[in-house]
Amino acid sequence: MTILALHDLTKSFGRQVVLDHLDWTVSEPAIIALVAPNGSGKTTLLDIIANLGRPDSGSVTVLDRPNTDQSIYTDMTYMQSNETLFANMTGQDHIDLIQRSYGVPADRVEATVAAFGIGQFLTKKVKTYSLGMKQLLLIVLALLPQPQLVMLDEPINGLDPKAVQALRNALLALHQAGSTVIFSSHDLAEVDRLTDDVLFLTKGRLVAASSLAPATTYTVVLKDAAFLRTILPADQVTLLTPTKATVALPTEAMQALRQRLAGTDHELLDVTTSRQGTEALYFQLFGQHEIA
Ligand SMILES: Nc1ncnc2c1ncn2[C@@H]1O[C@H](COP(=O)(O)OP(=O)(O)OP(=O)(O)O)[C@@H](O)[C@H]1O
Repeated sequence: MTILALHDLTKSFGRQVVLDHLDWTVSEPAIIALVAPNGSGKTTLLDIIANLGRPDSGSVTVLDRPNTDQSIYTDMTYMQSNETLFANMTGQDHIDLIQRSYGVPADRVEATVAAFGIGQFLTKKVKTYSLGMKQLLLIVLALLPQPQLVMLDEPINGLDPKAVQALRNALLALHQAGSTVIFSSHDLAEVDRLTDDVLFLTKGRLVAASSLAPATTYTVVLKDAAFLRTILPADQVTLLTPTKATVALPTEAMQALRQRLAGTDHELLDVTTSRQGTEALYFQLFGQHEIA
């Protein structure tokens, strides 16, 4: 089954091109983070996938159906901004609505409400909620139906560390049960905790973080770490201590380096790998202070 297929999507607002012949396919359940600077089009893209916004051209398939087919909402939920909540209704009213519409079992409602610790304010009207309380309610509403595809627009915004942990656990559990999660976020440390599957929206197209990081960062230990600077380009070597450095190299080049130094005074005594973090890739792609 194709979970999501985006084909040749374009969208402009006036002269601003937000989506530019964008193609993407998701065919395996995954937790996917959508990352880009403010105003790049993340919400526009999620809205279009959910058929709440129209592309200028192109098509979207959700769970093997065109997204114009209303039946996709049985299997897909979308957490938008808190403006979608009803100010004069209580949290419980919102939950009842979702429970009835999706036939959510009572024990799942109870467990989800408990996991996110929102029980104590459900009897209050939403207009009295703080930003974090609204976020928690929105998250619970999106996750309750246990959809095959859930899209969350900036779910981490305004959450305290305990709530972030509850969200992380809930998303991992959903994924383990076979669902796909797509969420946008500016919290790149949290993104790295949740998933390796990061998509950058840049110049109207999606680029996988994995395609940007052909080099792996290795931490190496040797007698004289500065020696590495004499045999490798300077920008590939960062000295950490006199005997420790990080080296960014493709895997084969690292193997060749190890062989070359084996048995010499500069033998690599220890080598550990670490993948390049999303923040480093973000700055590589978008530079500093750039607004798309
Ligand atoms: N209805 C609209 N009319 C005109 N311009 C719009 C409209 N909706 C979005 N835009 C513009 O499209 C661009 C993308 O907006 P969008 O909200 O999708 O970005 P985003 O990546 O979600 O941003 P953020 O991270 O700040 O939430 C912005 O420049 C925004 O001003």
